[in-house]
Amino acid sequence: MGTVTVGRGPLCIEDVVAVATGSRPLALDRDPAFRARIQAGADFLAALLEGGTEVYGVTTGYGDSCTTAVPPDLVPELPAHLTRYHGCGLGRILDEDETLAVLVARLNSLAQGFSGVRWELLEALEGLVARRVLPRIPAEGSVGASGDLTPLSYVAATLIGEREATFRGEVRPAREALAEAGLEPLRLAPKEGLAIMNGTAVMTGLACLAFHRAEYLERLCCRLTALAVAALRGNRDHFHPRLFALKPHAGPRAAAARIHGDLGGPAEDLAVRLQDRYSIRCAPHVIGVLGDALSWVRRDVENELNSANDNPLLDPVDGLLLHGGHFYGGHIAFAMDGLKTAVANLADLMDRQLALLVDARYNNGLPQNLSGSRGPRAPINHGLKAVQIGASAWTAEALKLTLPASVFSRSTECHNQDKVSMGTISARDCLRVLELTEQVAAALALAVVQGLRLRDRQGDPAPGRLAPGARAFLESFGWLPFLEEDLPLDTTLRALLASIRNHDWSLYP
Ligand SMILES: N[C@@H](Cc1ccc(O)cc1)C(=O)O
Repeated sequence: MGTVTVGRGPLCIEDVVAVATGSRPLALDRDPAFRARIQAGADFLAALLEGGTEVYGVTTGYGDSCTTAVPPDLVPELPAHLTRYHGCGLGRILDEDETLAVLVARLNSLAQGFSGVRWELLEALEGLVARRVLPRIPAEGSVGASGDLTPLSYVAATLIGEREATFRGEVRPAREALAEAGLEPLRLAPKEGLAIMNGTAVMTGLACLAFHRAEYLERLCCRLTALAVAALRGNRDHFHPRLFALKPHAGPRAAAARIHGDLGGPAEDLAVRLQDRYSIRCAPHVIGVLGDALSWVRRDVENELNSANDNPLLDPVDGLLLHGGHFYGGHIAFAMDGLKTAVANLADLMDRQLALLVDARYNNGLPQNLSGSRGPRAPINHGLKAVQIGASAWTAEALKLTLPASVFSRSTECHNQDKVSMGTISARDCLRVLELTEQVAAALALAVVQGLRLRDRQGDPAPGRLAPGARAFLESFGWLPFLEEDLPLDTTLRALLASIRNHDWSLYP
């Protein structure tokens, strides 16, 4: 688990996440052969220009303006113009993890060696990551095909010492931040503005972070479901391995096995109903869709991550200059649209489980709203009533965001970009859906813990039957207040959310 090395082979999602979250450093491969391969690309481009070859975005204007020739004396000025007229991003500024993920994704794409950039440019990007000079990248303004031109223009701007960067927690003029970090501003070589900006790094970096969160949530949802089953005195047999052997989807099988294992002990004497409601009985089928989606989402995100995705590309070995559309982020768009839908279904599932738990008509003997108050004070206490309302609101918001972004292609830029991916919007939606779903999970955690404590108080055997992993998980919530007298729960929910975001529990082998 040492340094993440760029240039030695393909990166995986976990490499990007580790650098983004600061758990592993990043470095370029210092093998001279790698450096020579990068330099060969830059030399090949220089030779083409010397020979008078027309190269899009180097000797021509950008996009639809590719028919405008740029006279040789203005060619050196062109890249800075690209970075400047794209300085029109709006919306929130990407956070530190997101910015680092974007930088890693861009660096890894350029390190494929087909973008015609100099070694110095790779080193400059490496320097931003290593010294944490973080471009302030606005989240909005990319159509996701021409890559992420506008947000990535903020990376280019920092590299040339323009606009603002965050350094040591402060927003600073980029030039000052570079100087303090001991880095030099770059003067971009003819194709380098395009190489930095004309690619899919924003959506891909965000997709890596989204994948990592979704993967954890899939496991957490299994464990919370197991505890919900125990608290509801549900039927463990719904998760029987023999039942799941009859349907070959791997995701539901894995989810059912985890839930079944967590519940331990024999079922028959605990189950109140022959068949539980669907949010319990079909939980593996809902969670398993996400589980199965993760494998193809990983494939597509990692393929994008390890691709040369700008335009034009060049192959110095075979002497080819290739004009194309590899900045088109269709795979990320579809992956993130799919992932956000599968994740939002978990929000819905957990919200429904919570609805069963707080309702004395469906919770098989627990008090209304899971309130622990008894006797004369019971009429004024409302337990988890408002938390459940909140979970319904978070769920509705998550479900609303599942409208696919990828189907909203607009013809833009004088009809040069007349079909685009909107993948960056999909990835941003997916992160927001994850946040909302994590909030629902926090609410459900509160409810299952309260429910199981109430069962304990009733002298019920269900909590005692939990297998060791599930029991240890339950015990980790010892700090949660037992809800007897009403109290604000926002701080508690935020703390639970932080634990979910930190992946505090190691869930299943
Ligand atoms: N992505 C476009 C390039 C482009 C660059 C900047 C723009 O403003 C517009 C388009 C292409 O390669 O064809």
